[in-house]
Formats: sequence, structure tokens, C-alpha cells
Amino acid sequence: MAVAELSCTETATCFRPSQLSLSSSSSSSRFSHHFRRSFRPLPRTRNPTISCSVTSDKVQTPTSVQAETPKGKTECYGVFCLTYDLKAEEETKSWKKLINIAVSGAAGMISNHLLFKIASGEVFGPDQPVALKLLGSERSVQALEGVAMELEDSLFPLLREVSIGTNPYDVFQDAEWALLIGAKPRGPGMERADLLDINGQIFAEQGKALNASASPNVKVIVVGNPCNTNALICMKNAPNIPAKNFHALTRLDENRAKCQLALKAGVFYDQVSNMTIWGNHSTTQVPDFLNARIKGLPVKEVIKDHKWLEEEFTEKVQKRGGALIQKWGRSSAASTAVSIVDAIKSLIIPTPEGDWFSSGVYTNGNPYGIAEDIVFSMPCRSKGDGDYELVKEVIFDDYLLKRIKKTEAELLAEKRCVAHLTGEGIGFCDLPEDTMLPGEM
Ligand SMILES: NC(=O)C1=CN([C@@H]2O[C@H](COP(=O)(O)OP(=O)(O)OC[C@H]3O[C@@H](n4cnc5c(N)ncnc54)[C@H](OP(=O)(O)O)[C@@H]3O)[C@@H](O)[C@H]2O)C=CC1
Ligand SMILES: O=C([O-])CC(=O)C(=O)O
Repeated sequence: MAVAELSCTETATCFRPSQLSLSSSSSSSRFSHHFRRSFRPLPRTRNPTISCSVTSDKVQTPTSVQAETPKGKTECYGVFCLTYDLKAEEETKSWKKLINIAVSGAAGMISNHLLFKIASGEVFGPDQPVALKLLGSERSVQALEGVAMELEDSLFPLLREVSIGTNPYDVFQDAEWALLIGAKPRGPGMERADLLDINGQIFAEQGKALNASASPNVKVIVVGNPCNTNALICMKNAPNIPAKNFHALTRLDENRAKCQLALKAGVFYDQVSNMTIWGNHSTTQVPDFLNARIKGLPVKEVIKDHKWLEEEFTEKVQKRGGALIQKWGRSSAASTAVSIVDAIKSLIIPTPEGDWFSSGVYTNGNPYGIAEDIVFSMPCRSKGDGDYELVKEVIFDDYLLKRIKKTEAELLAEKRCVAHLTGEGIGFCDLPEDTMLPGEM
């Protein structure tokens, strides 16, 4: 990559054309794509005036550089509001079409890890330009600006647009991925029914907004807890988006389960495959050691201590979130972000032959006899086209079925509790006593 020397005035953040160079393209077309960065909507008192000079014979200066005209609340800021028309007629063939990724709770801890992974190209690939659409609230609007500033300062070549906002109808416009992370944490003394209601309202509104504004085939990953029921609420409020496109994140649970099995078996964790988490992202979730494999063998053939599998292993995975909170003083953020990346990649990269991954998906004609019309974590496989199919070749025993029944009952109770948010009557909460998030202990 050519190195350009930059000199800038104080009021402008300089854009480095060298950041856009493509290793495979000729020097004449290196910077020849139209490139727009926008960062909305905080009003600024002054317009950025651009005064950057690029001194390198290897690097072309942009053919035109314009600051976006301020327009009310969508006035832009910093490097993301510049428009570069880099010899548009020579548009390079190497870049894929820009994709729009909306993230809620964007100023929260999980997002603080996730956004930088997405912007770096680690998630969607090194030739996939991305636009980040960050949803916050009045609480977080300053913090969101801070996030965007850090994104600016990271000089990610693939990050073409960053916009921030507090209205989901605006932020979700044309989103092809919606990563719904923001949710109120359960505070001391708060009933789970209250949490379901407060967060359910957030996800009902966001479902409506996705329905109205997002790309019709948007893929939605719900992270904010209680994520299964939030995903159900979101889906029910977005009737124009295929129900199959909604996921509740249980990939972190899958990763935790793989780690514990690897530890017990004394193998590296890439040797653990076919790991299903069944049910709810809660302490009733079922990490399935009956179908999982270690070095291609059934787990029970490798780990002979079946009592450990049924008791210690299962409980350790179910309560890993809480154990982590006790150490950290806050819930897992970095590993959650990693698991969101894994969840996305599982949908855009074909699943390795014979393997599968877990995701909380809508039970609409499932082959396992699980109650219909809930969001339940199940084993999935993808061709890498963003879609998935359920895995049929799984076996059940009494232990597994009994555990699945328990987590199913919990999800059915959560569903009754939020009937007012799914358009199915009046909510009635009869949640099982021990219903807890992984982080609650
Ligand atoms: N499924 C999974 O595997 C996991 C899920 N989680 C869940 O992910 C969610 C986000 O976690 P994390 O990023 O660590 O949390 P943070 O507390 O760091 O951020 C959460 C964000 O949620 C937003 N929010 C929305 N509504 C409210 C509200 N009423 N009160 C307070 N904040 C609100 C806030 O953003 P703003 O003000 O901008 O709206 C806040 O920035 C939580 O629900 C957590 O339980 C966590 C780990 C694993
Ligand atoms: O309970 C929480 O907020 C944290 C959580 O989901 C987890 O760590 O799995």
C-alpha cells in the first residue's frame, strides 16, 4: 500500500486515499470508486472545511471532496460526512456492493467490541464495504458520538458510512442486517415479568420499525435479554419480514459448552463439533452432549463420566454468564461480541460438512416435536446464503427430552406473559420460579 503524506487544517479530519488502495488493482483504478462517509445527526456549530493535501506520486488525490450540506438533524460530522468521487467512471470491480448494518445498544459494552470487528472486515470479509447505522437513545447520544469518533480514528478502509440516531425508523432504513443488542438490564428487585414487559416494548417498536424501513430480507439477530422472547416479539411486529430471518443469540452458550467439553476431554476446542444448545438463553437451556462430538466421536464415548455431563457440565454452561459477572462485575461483552460474529459467519459461510451450529429460531414446522410459535434454540445448517435449515439427524434420550420440555415450558410461559406485545390478547405471567437469565444467580 502506498504511503501518502497528509497535511490538514485543524477543522478537518483528513481522509487518506491510501487507505482505499486495492492490492489487486492497477494504480490508475486504485481509488476509482465512489465513496461516501456520513455520520449523522448531531448538529455542529461549524462546517468542516477540508484542506488536505496529499503528496505522493503513488497516490491520487480525490477528484472531488465535498462536505455534506447541513440539513437539520441529519447534519453530518467529521470524516464520515465527506463525499469522495474517486474517478467514478473507472469504478473498481474488486469491491462488493455496500451493505447496511444496523446495531442497537451501539454505545453499550458488547457493541464496543462488535462494531470494530465489523468495520475491520473480520465479519463480512476483506472486500465487503460496510455502512454502520447505530441506534441509541437520549441517554446515550453523547456516547454514540464518541463511538463514531473512535471509528473515525480507526481509519478502517471498508467502513464507508456511519450514521447515528435515536429513531429506529430512521436508523433501520434499508438495513440488511439488524443486530439488536440494546436492552434494559434487570436491576435489583425487578420482577422478570417487568423485564419482559419493558424490553418487550423496545423490541415491539423495533420490529415495527424494521417492518417499515429495513430491507425486506433483513437478517435480525436479537442479543438483548430475554433474547428468545424479545426475538419473538420483534418478529410478530414485523409481519412483512420472513419469520425465518429472526434469530436469538445462543451462540455464546454453544461456545461456552464447547470450551467446557474440550477442557474435560483435554483436547483443543476446535475438536468439539455438533454442539446444540436447545431452548431458551436462560438457566434452563440444554447443552446437548448426546449429539455433540469430540474428534468426530460421540462425547459420551470420550468422556465416560456421564454424571459429570448431566450435572456439572450442564449447570456450568447454564450459569456461565453469572459466574462471569461475579468475576468481572459486569456481563460478558467481548465473548458475546465474538459469538455474534460467529453467528453471522455461520449464516454467510457454508456450514462445514457434517457439522451444525445453534441459533434461537422460530419453531414453524420443526421436526423435533417442539411447541410451535416460539423462538427456540435448535441445530441449524446454512449454505452460506444467509438462510438456514434445521438439522434432522439428531437423536434424543429421556434425559434430553425431559430437559427440552422444561426449557420449552419456560418459553411458553414467557410467550403468555408478552401476549399484549405480540398481538395475541392480554399478557398473563405465570413464569416458573426458577426462570433466570444466564447472568442471574
Ligand atoms: N444473548 C446473549 O448471549 C447475551 C445477551 N446479553 C444481553 O445483551 C444486552 C446488552 O448488553 P451490554 O452491551 O453488555 O449492556 P450495556 O448495559 O453496556 O448496554 C446496553 C444498552 O442497552 C440500551 N438500553 C435500551 N433500553 C434501556 C433501558 N431502558 N435502560 C438502560 N439501557 C437501555 C442502552 O443504550 P441506549 O441508551 O442507547 O438505548 C445501553 O447502552 C443485555 O440485555 C444483556 O443481558 C449479554 C450477554 C450475552
Ligand atoms: O444475563 C446476562 O445479561 C448475561 C448473559 O446473557 C450471558 O452472559 O449469557
